[in-house]
Amino acid sequence: MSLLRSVPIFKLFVPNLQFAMSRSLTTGTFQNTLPLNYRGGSRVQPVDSVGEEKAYEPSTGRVISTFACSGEKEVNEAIQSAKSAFKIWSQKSGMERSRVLLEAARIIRERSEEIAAMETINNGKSIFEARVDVEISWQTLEYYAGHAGAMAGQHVQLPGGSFGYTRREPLGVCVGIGAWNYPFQIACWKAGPALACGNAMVYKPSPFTPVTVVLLAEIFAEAGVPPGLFNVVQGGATTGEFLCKHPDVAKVSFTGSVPTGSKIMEMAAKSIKPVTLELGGKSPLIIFSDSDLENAVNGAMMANFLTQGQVCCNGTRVFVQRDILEKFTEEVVKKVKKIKIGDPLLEDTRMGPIVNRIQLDRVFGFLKTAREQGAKFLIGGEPYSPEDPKLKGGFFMTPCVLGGCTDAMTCVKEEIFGPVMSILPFDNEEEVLERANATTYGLAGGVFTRDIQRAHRVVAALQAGMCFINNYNVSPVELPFGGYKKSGFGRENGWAAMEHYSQLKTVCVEMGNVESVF
Ligand SMILES: NC(=O)c1ccc[n+]([C@@H]2O[C@H](COP(=O)([O-])OP(=O)(O)OC[C@H]3O[C@@H](n4cnc5c(N)ncnc54)[C@H](O)[C@@H]3O)[C@@H](O)[C@H]2O)c1
Ligand SMILES: C[N+](C)(C)CCCC=O
Repeated sequence: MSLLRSVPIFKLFVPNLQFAMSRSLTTGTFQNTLPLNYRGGSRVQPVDSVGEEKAYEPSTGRVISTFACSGEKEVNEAIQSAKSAFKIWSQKSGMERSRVLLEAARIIRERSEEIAAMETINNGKSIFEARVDVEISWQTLEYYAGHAGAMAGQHVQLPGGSFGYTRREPLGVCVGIGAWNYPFQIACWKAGPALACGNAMVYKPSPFTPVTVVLLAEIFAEAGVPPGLFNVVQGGATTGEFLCKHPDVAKVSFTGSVPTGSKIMEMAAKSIKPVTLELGGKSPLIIFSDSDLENAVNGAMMANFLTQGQVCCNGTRVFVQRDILEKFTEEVVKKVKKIKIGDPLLEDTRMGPIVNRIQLDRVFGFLKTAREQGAKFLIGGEPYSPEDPKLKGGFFMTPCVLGGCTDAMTCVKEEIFGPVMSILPFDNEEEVLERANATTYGLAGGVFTRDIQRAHRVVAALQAGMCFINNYNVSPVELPFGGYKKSGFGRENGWAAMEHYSQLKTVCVEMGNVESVF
């Protein structure tokens, strides 16, 4: 199984017609001119605002959009629009909803090059990776189209011919709040199961990446959802708070950092709204000396450098059994040296810029501390200036591998959210498990070994919601994804997400007379 397991290789390398058209989107040229809010079935300017945000093209440092952050009135309009659409959508059969989701998946496939290019321009990830994200996105909608028709309750026989049954019902208007690292994919991970269950959604992307989720809203409309079923509001914390506090919102699904997750939970608690929290991580990747070394090295690369290391489930604490430490490190450094950094819209680029200046400085801050605390810089960790003059203002850095790390170092304890791998030696299974679990996070974890019993024993002992054996960072939509401990709760993907976007009603039916005790 690979990250690209269902992407035919020719699709990734051979330009098709659509791709040829989207090639006109070259780095340094895109300027957004359209409204970025979406409500009632069309793009709209917000009716009120709480300040302004700027969205950047990280590879050039150019502002590509200045937009108003939605105010309380606009948030309310979006929620009312969702409420009206909910009345229609929730009455449709699962099969009817399924057909619309399948059509949306088809349109995403058709527009995939345009969506991927926009994601690359606004987020900075390579076009190669953005295409995979779009692939996962339409697969998500196809997968939940399948589940829409399969939503069902139970029938239970009771004494005297009476019986009971359960109905799985939608929640109502669900709010989705997303992070900036997988803007389009995160929106699909939330909208897929939400809409399949019969809910409506108001979605707020990160203010850093406001552009592609509006394309998703347009696609849903074209596919045939009732106008207002999927709405987009833009902005940061204040707009997010209006959403979380609104009395007509039935659920909040949040992807982001632990501190924000904690605030969301607090706001939702006031009106007893259920929440799904997909939060950060500092995940362990354990490499035993009996591993297939090449696979283990490739696994560590996948665990650390996708999307410039800005991935929640990254295995950034790489524990390597001492007898292969030197060889493993040497091979990793060789691979990192070969990563092609540069214009993310070019076919052979594998690493683009960090999302913005603040995040780049934050990563450098962690690296400064790592140096002060005695970590050894085996490669990278420097600002990078590509030769192309149009990329001079971009937020580039070289991917970094830190050796000589200890568990107490800040770079080993805290989520950096940048291309930084910390390598830590270990001696035996018991010791490494204790160290791997010594974190407040619990999003993911991985193990490389040829010993099948050890592999299962290790993942059973890992305190993490998403575990990988002999691979890392593959994310088939069929498998539930989410965290333990401070990495959150609730699940995205798999059938599990359907349960988080629906509620169970029990109906008890009497077939005889009422036997009153009074
Ligand atoms: N577990 C996962 O699936 C997953 C996926 C991607 C990212 N993440 C995590 O997200 C973090 C990076 O993303 P980020 O910097 O966008 O996180 P963030 O917490 O700063 O912001 C996430 C979202 O929350 C909004 N927000 C901020 N304050 C809010 C408030 N008070 N009320 C309501 N909404 C508010 C932001 O505008 C944004 O849309 C990392 O910690 C990463 O690990 C987790
Ligand atoms: C698709 N990945 C690589 C598993 C990332 C999931 C979203 C986390 O940031």
